[in-house]
Amino acid sequence: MAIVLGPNRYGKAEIRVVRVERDGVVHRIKDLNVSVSLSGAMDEVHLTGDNAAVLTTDTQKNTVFAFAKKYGIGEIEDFGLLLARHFVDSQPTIHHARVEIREYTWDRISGPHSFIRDGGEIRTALVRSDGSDGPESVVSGLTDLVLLNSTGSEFHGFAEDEYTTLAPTDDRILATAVTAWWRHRGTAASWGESYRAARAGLLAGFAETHSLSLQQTLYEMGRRVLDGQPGLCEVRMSMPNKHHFLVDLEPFGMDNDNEVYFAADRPYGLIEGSVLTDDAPPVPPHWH
Ligand SMILES: O=c1[nH]c(=O)c2[nH]c(=O)[nH]c2[nH]1
Repeated sequence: MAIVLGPNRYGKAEIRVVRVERDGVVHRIKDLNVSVSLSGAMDEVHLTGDNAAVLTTDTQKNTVFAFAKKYGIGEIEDFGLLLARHFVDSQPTIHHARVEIREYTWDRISGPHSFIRDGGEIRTALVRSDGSDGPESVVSGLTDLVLLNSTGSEFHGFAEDEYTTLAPTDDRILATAVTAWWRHRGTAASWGESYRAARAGLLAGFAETHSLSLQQTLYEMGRRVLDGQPGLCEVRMSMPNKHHFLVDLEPFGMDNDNEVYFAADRPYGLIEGSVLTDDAPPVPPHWH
């Protein structure tokens, strides 16, 4: 039996870069968290400690800051592509780059240079590149999109065994914090427009589905993101079931007709799934 090196990657995680764009006295803020991960001809560094093939994670971090200055930061998908292609195209030992970006949004308070950070969801992008001439993929998304339906949700007819205590319900609160990723077919798109359409699809799917389970709602949300966006081929979602339990008020001589709930934070159900078109191209195995 021989022992061999398996798949590996390395990079600088969570590079926090803030770029202020100045239009006279009026400022705009771009605030990102960028994680770079590279792989390629890295046998030597692992097996013998020879670092000749290693573009250091420090250099990767510096590149993110330099590119923010040199090219500005527009749509995060474009910024990710620029970085990923640069690492693979400029370094013969780097064969694959993965750049993941989270974007925090700042709203204007008043005046030209005062901002309040939007406490809501975070826009995300994940770019993979095997170089400008090789396979590439752009996946856009969001996380922490917190949603709640105060009715219109049932859950019954589930399998039961000797450990089942959950009561079936035909009216419950359905709440979740959506993490969603949608895969583009190409690497050129109106990223902002596509983001707004996908987000609207998620919201419509959640609000307009009379839910028999969070799984069913997840599928409806994914279906609506893909419907009408031919540039997309897959949506992946991860949705915690943020349970709201009716409080028993009988000891206090009060009924509780779906009015007072205990919002539990854990444990939570975690419902995850993917919705895709039947012609979605496969993801290269080394990108998983
Ligand atoms: O929508 C739901 N799906 C489940 O799989 C599940 N399991 C559970 O206990 N509650 C729920 N709700």
